[in-house]
Amino acid sequence: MARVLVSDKLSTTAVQIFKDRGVEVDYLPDLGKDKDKLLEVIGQYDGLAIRSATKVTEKVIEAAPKLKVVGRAGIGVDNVDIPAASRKGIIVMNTPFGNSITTAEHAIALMFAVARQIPAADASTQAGKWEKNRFMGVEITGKTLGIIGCGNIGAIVASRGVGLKMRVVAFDPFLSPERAATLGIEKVELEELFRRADFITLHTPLTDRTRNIIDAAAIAMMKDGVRIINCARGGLVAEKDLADAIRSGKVAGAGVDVFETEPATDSPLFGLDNVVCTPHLGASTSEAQENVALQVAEQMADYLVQGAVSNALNMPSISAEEAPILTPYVKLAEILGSFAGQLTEEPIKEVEILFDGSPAGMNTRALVAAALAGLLKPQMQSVNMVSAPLMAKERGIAVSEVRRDKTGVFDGYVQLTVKTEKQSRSVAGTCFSDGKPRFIQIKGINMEADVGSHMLYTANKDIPGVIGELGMTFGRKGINIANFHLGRDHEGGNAIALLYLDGPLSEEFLDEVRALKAIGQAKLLTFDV
Ligand SMILES: NC(=O)c1ccc[n+]([C@@H]2O[C@H](COP(=O)([O-])OP(=O)(O)OC[C@H]3O[C@@H](n4cnc5c(N)ncnc54)[C@H](O)[C@@H]3O)[C@@H](O)[C@H]2O)c1
Ligand SMILES: O=C(O)[C@H](O)COP(=O)(O)O
Repeated sequence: MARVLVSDKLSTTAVQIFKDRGVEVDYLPDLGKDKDKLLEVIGQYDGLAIRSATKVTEKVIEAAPKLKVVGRAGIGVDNVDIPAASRKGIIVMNTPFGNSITTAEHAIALMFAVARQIPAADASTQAGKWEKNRFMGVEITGKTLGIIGCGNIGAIVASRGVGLKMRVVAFDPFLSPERAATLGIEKVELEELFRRADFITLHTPLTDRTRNIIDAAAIAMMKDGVRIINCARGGLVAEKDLADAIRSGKVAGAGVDVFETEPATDSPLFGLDNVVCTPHLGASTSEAQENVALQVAEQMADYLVQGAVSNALNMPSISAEEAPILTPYVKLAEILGSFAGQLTEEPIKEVEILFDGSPAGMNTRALVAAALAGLLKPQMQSVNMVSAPLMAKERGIAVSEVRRDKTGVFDGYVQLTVKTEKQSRSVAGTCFSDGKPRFIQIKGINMEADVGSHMLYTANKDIPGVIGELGMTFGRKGINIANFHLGRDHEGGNAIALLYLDGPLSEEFLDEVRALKAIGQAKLLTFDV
């Protein structure tokens, strides 16, 4: 039974879902904050469900040999070392929509709080001061709202802004003009946004390109009296520069939910007039927490129990409905990769995967990942569909895929071509209606062969006596050949044989086979079937 650790505070709905789906679960919501304890226990788990408090570092991943999936109940995955997870074949998934509305609403709430100084006015009023003249606010109607990052959350903020009669401009390199038009907003360059906006709100992930996107130089371009809201990630705004600008009056106020260091027990922004701070509460509504807990538990259980993948950041999605249709072709792709990988002894430069007929309409990214996993496995035992594309990239292997309509007699087939400095080798296969993979072509030679756990591949000249010689050699040693498949390119040309065996062969016996006059190459292949 798969075992999952929940190491951050999640709705207990998640715990129930794991149990209902037959996954053992340990709910230890404070464990994520205790790095040493996490390192101590993580080795026991197949899955780890987290929010933002647990840091899934390379060290944690190294300490987790059984770990297959990290599920982030939320959006940002900057607390997970995704390359390290990918290298170990661990899927990292998030819940990209469950808390978007809630977070957009928090940004709007902070915008109002800053525009009308609500927290300070509340504190003053409750202190019995009645400072009616101190808290002069600004209207937001008719003001320009500048949105940096117009993805899921940014777009919701945009529509709320439009509803509040604001003029909305957005900077996002990936925002299409059509989408901007649909949202009723204007797509602008960053500097223009800085120049025009009365309120600026950030909704990008934290990346090398977005880090400190608002710093002293950016603030200098802004309108005097601008107000800035950050509900995305600490690190997007240089806190010290913002604090200086608030002190100088250049920036009239800021709403800050996220900090460079969290938990933020100290910040240059603390104690300044008209800075409204919240402790990373963007996603903290009961609705959003139910959504993300339910979603993450379902996604993780789907993967651990059924092999279905959704919302993974390092692996193509495979839906629960798609999994049974795709699975035979995933197996086929892996076997073709494995065939080529076992026969290739020099560095691979290029891999081309051709999908003909039915597999061309499937999730070919998953099939490519499976083929690469099979191909790399002879060199790297731990490689899987998650890590294989990254491993291939790191090894400089160029991967391409071609999809085409059915061309031959098979309903569909997959052909893998592997190129090295010296040669190009291709192998093709299909899946019959029984779901079992079959080889249908090797090195351009047609043949039809079942796939067995142990197979002997031989390349020879198409001359009389080869079958006899091979058969006699096996017979003399009392080794049974379960099935014998042959193919040749033309009469008297190149021929190949695939022998389906009941078990492995000794190196000594293989040397005997290789010594046969008719045999050019003999290699024992093993397949995970
Ligand atoms: N405060 C919270 O509790 C809270 C809650 C949820 C999400 N978040 C954070 O909000 C952020 C946005 O979430 P989302 O769901 O909208 O993500 P998203 O992926 O849907 O949108 C992000 C957008 O940023 C854009 N972008 C990327 N690089 C950019 C750049 N250099 N300049 C401008 N735009 C750029 C992308 O094109 C994309 O449209 C994430 O960082 C997430 O972690 C915070
Ligand atoms: O990226 C997110 O989803 C938010 O930052 C929420 O983080 P949290 O789950 O720790 O509240």
